[in-house]
Amino acid sequence: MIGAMLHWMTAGESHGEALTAVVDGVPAGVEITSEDIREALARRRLGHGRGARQSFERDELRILGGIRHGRTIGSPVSLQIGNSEWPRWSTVMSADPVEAEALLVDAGTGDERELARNRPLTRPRPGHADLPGMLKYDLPEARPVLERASARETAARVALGAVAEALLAQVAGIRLVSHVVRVGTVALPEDVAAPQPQDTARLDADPVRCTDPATSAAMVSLIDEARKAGDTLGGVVEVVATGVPVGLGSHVQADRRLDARLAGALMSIQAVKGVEVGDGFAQAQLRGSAAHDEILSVRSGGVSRASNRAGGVEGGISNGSPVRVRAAFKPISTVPRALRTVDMATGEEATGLHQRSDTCAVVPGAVIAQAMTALVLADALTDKTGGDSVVQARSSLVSYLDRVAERTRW
Ligand SMILES: Cc1cc2nc3c(=O)[nH]c(=O)nc-3n(C[C@H](O)[C@H](O)[C@H](O)COP(=O)(O)O)c2cc1C
Ligand SMILES: C=C(O[C@@H]1CC(C(=O)O)=C[C@@H](OP(=O)(O)O)[C@H]1O)C(=O)O
Repeated sequence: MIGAMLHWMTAGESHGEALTAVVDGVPAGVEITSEDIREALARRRLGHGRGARQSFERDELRILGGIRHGRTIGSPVSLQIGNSEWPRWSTVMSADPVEAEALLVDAGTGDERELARNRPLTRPRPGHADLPGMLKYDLPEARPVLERASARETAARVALGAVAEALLAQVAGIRLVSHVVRVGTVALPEDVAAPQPQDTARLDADPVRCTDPATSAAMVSLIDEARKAGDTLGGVVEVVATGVPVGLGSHVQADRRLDARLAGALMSIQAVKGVEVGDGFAQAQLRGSAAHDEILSVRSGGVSRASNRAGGVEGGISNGSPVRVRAAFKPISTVPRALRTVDMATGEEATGLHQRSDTCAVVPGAVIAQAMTALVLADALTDKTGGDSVVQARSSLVSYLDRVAERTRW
């Protein structure tokens, strides 16, 4: 994974017994409870446009290591997110071999869907990992591919993101917020101010995590229309991090550039196909005289800028302005009005497999993008401060910022 100080990884399948997540390198003394992580997991489940699965499946969090009495202890933080639906999938997803006949029974429910989940999935969906995954891993059907490609894995990332957010807040006072700026053709008007971290509860309460009520209503209608038409939608999310000190990341090496690390992390989210730092794409149309953030004053460590088009990063280094990034999600690839494909069992023309799906996953996408941004910033922060404990990391940051202030006292 891109990063230097924090190493993290997830494992587990979409319909497996549990996801697991481990992050190593978290300093001791970060205050975090299972309630904080549960809150983040619940936030990822919000949003208009999700399929039925969100309504019945539950994330069952357990903290297995690295936290004691509500504080990290410096050892790897190990989290497990059990899937409440596991009993219904324990045969299909059994780790040990099962009799072929076991896959042909419907677990006694008489439910046609029970049988459907056991059938080999041989009609790969255009846009999903099905076909390249089957060919790469030499698999006769898509189940083993889609189980891991599925964005259920992002529950594990969001849980890790909660740990990263606690670290950021407690070492440096950095806070994050995420919101939806586009669903399909409906975009948040450019003159609407970006939300602040203290707006999180209000955004949680909005069905599409949008800061403007009129735009939110139009987004909801568009999602409903798409669902009725048997179609799906994508969109764009934005994450803003405030309180980021100048000096995270570096210009000196490609893989240390903060913008590159943010872009890689956001692009790693399922269905993200575009990333923007600050005004990224819009800046390409401007002249230099209109594109940059003029420096109005630098005094005692405080920098005043005329704007923040750069999104808080210059030369791969945070510049003290809020970090602002966007990610573009393509429309969900399991389109109910299924697309043309080939049945990999016969070579015949077919339509893509479809059992159920989300219509639009941009709302959880915003929460996931926030978690990824937090992980990158926490990595860059601990890289800058070092320190095995929050107290050490904080005092290293304070002494560095004192020096910055000293250098800029005129
Ligand atoms: C929160 C979330 C939910 C998603 N739900 C679905 C879904 O229900 N059906 C689907 O086909 N893809 C869904 N996706 C997208 C796929 O996971 C993704 O397109 C697939 O793994 C292929 O990867 P790629 O799009 O990054 O190339 C979802 C993505 C996210 C972030
Ligand atoms: C389970 C989650 O998202 C899933 C992500 C996903 C995909 O293909 O990415 C497909 C859907 O699952 P299924 O195809 O089994 O209905 C989503 O529900 C989740 O986010 O918790």
